[in-house]
Amino acid sequence: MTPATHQPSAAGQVHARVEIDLGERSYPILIGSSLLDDPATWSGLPKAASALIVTNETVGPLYAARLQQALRPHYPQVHVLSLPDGEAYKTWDSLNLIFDALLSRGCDRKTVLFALGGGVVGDMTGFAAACYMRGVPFVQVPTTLLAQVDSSVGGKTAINHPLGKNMIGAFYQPVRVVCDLDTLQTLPERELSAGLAEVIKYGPIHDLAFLDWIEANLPALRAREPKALAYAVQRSCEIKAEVVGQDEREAGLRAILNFGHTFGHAIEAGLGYGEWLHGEGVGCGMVMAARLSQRLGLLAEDKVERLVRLVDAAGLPVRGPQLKAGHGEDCADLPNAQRYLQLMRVDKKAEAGEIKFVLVEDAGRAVVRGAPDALVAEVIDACCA
Ligand SMILES: NC(=O)c1ccc[n+]([C@@H]2O[C@H](COP(=O)([O-])OP(=O)(O)OC[C@H]3O[C@@H](n4cnc5c(N)ncnc54)[C@H](O)[C@@H]3O)[C@@H](O)[C@H]2O)c1
Ligand SMILES: O=C(O)C(=O)C[C@@H](O)[C@H](O)[C@H](O)COP(=O)(O)O
Ligand SMILES: [Zn+2]
Repeated sequence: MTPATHQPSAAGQVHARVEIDLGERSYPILIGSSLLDDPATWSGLPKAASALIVTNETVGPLYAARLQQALRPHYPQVHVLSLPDGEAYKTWDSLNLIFDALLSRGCDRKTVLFALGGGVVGDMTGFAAACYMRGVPFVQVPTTLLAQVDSSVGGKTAINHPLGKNMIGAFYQPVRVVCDLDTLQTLPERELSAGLAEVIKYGPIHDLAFLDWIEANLPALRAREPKALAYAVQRSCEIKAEVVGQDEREAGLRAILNFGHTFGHAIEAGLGYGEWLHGEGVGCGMVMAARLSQRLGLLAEDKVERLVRLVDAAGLPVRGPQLKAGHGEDCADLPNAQRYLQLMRVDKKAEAGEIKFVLVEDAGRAVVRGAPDALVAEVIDACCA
C-alpha cells in the first residue's frame, strides 16, 4: 500500500538495460531518467524487514530522502546513514560506521544495502555488504559519471591503505545497478571530467569506434546533454559487462580495465588520497601508459598524441605531479621516478616485485606486461611537471 505521505512522482524511463552475465550472480544495469523516485524501479529486489541507504554528507541532502520515499513501499524500515565525504574517508573507520549503523538499528542478514553516491560510497558499501553477517544483498545507485560508467559494475569493493589503493577488499556483486542520469546534472565539473577518464579508457583497450564517438561528442558530454550521457554510460557498461562476464576475479583479461591505473594509483597514494581525484590519476596515468607503450614499440606516436589531446580536452591533467616522500628510511630523498616505482611495486597486478603495466597497441587492444625500470623512470621523468 502507498504510504499517506507518498507524493506522486514522475514515472521512471529506462533508456537501456545492460545485463551482466555471471551465472547465479547475474544482474541488470538500468540506465535511465527519473528512476530514483519511481517505486517501480525498486520492485523485485530481495525482500527484507529493513533497508539501509548508505550515502554521504554531500549526496545525502540531494537525493537520500527521495530514494527513501521510493523504497518505503518495499521495506517496512528504510534507514539512512551519511558518511563523511571524500577519498580520504575510504577507510576502516568509515566501514565501521556502516557496521555500527547496521547493528544498532537491528538489521539482520536479509537487510538490503543501497549505495547512494559515487565510487567511494559504492566501494565501501559493497565491502560492508560482503562482510556483514557474512554477506547481505546490496544495490548500487551510482550518482557520479565515474560510478555509472565503471565503479558500480563488476563487484570490486574495497577500502584504501596508506601504502596502496583498494588494498583491502572483496569481489562481491550487487544485485542490481540503477543509473539515474538526472543525478549527473548536480555533479561538480571537476567530477564530471574525472568520470570522463574512465569513459575514455574503454576506447584504447577495447573499442576504437567508441573512442571516435567520444572525441566527436566530448563537447556534448561536457555540456551534460542527456542523450550523449546516456550513450556514454550504456556503451561503457556494455564493455565492462563483457570483460567482467569473461573474467570476474581478474585472473587475466579483466586487468585491461586497469589501463592508466598503475601510474594513477601511485599518484593518488603518493600525493595523499583526495589530493588528485581518482579519475585525474587515471587520465594522467593513461598518458604515461601510452607513452610507455610507444617507447616499447606498441603504439604509434600520433596515437599517443591523439590520446593526450583527448584527455586534455576532457579537462584532465596530462602532466604528472612530483610525489611526496613516503615515511621510513627507504623513502627519504628518493628521486620522483623512484618514488613512483616504489609505490607501483605495491600494485595488485605486480608479481614477485615485478610491476605489470596495461599497455595499448595501435589496433585498439591492451596487453599486460612488465617493462624495464630504467625505461619506466625515463617515461615518468618525461611526463612529470
Ligand atoms: N570498484 C570499481 O570497479 C571502481 C572503479 C573505478 C573507481 N573506483 C573507485 O571509485 C572512487 C572514485 O569514485 P568517484 O569519482 O565517484 O568519487 P566520489 O565517490 O568521491 O564522488 C565524487 C564527489 O562527488 C560528490 N557527488 C557524488 N554524486 C554527486 C551528485 N550527483 N551531485 C553532486 N555531487 C555528487 C561526492 O560526494 C564526492 O564529493 C575511487 O575510490 C576509486 O578507487 C572503483
Ligand atoms: O573493474 C576493474 O577491474 C577495474 O580495474 C576498474 C578500475 O577503474 C577501478 O579503479 C578499480 O577499482 C581498480 O581496481 P584495482 O584492482 O586496481 O584496485
Ligand atoms: Zn578506476
